Amino acid sequence: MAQPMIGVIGGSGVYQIEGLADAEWRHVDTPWGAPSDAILTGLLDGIAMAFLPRHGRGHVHAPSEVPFRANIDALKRLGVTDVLAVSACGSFREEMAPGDFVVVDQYIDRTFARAKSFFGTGCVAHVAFSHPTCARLSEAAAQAGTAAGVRVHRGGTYLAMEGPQFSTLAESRLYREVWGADVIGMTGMPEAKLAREAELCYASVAMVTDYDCWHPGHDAVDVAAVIRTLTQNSANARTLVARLPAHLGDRPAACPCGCDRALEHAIMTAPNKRDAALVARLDAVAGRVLGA
Ligand SMILES: CSC[C@H]1O[C@H](OP(=O)(O)O)[C@H](O)[C@@H]1O
Ligand SMILES: Nc1ncnc2[nH]cnc12
Repeated sequence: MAQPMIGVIGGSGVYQIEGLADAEWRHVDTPWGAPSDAILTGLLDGIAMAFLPRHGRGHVHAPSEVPFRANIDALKRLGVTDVLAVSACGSFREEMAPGDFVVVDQYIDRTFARAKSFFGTGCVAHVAFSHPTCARLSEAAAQAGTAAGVRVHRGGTYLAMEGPQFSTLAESRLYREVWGADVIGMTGMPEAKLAREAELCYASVAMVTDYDCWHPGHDAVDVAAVIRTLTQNSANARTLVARLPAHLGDRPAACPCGCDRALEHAIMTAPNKRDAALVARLDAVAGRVLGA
């Protein structure tokens, strides 16, 4: 049995969490630059927590400019084992209504202007990604959401768009009717990919704020509509986080899904061909397998 350390990445509307003992905002430097903000660390019911607001306090980073690699590296560097990502999203399903939470289990990645890997020339790696989220952490998040009084949908496909503009009607219909996506947002990727590369368990709670623009009975999404739902969603997300430690339970140290061993057979570059500078940058993310 092992104690986890939980990293919470707060999305739009979630810029802090309450109730941490020994709370401290810590600045963490990474070889990938500065994270979105300082990271709030402390203990919640005896469980170590680290909270990072994805857009920074005051919402300063646009989705395309979020320093995703630095964020994941910084959490790993602090000792985080499990990342709970909290995000606002639009819904493509009538039954996934504003105010509901969707525990995402699949993605369609339509982003194109972001660095998506820690690896590259000089150290090439290909992690498995057919099941992009951690089933163990997702289940705990779903239980904590239900305990917080929220309607929780277990499973859903998140379409990650580049943004920052919202979708056209044609795009919204394509994603919903042809591609079968359930929710849409601008930040789920490459965050989930990078968490897998860093051997972190990752679960995503997408909080529905709107019906994007496909729904004939609702106005097309705009920021005002998002904000109307965001305040309640954000309070519910903070309650979910407060309930999370109670739902982690006694757990085996090794992740049953293998998230914590994702790099075991992933690195292709021969040891004598590896780029020393890149290997050094990978100290936190891949030090376990690179011996960096
Ligand atoms: C304010 S609406 C668009 C904005 O909100 C979502 O952010 P996050 O995923 O960090 O909660 C969405 O992805 C966009 O970045
Ligand atoms: N409809 C939508 N599209 C993209 N990101 C969102 N975040 C919240 N609602 C959204």
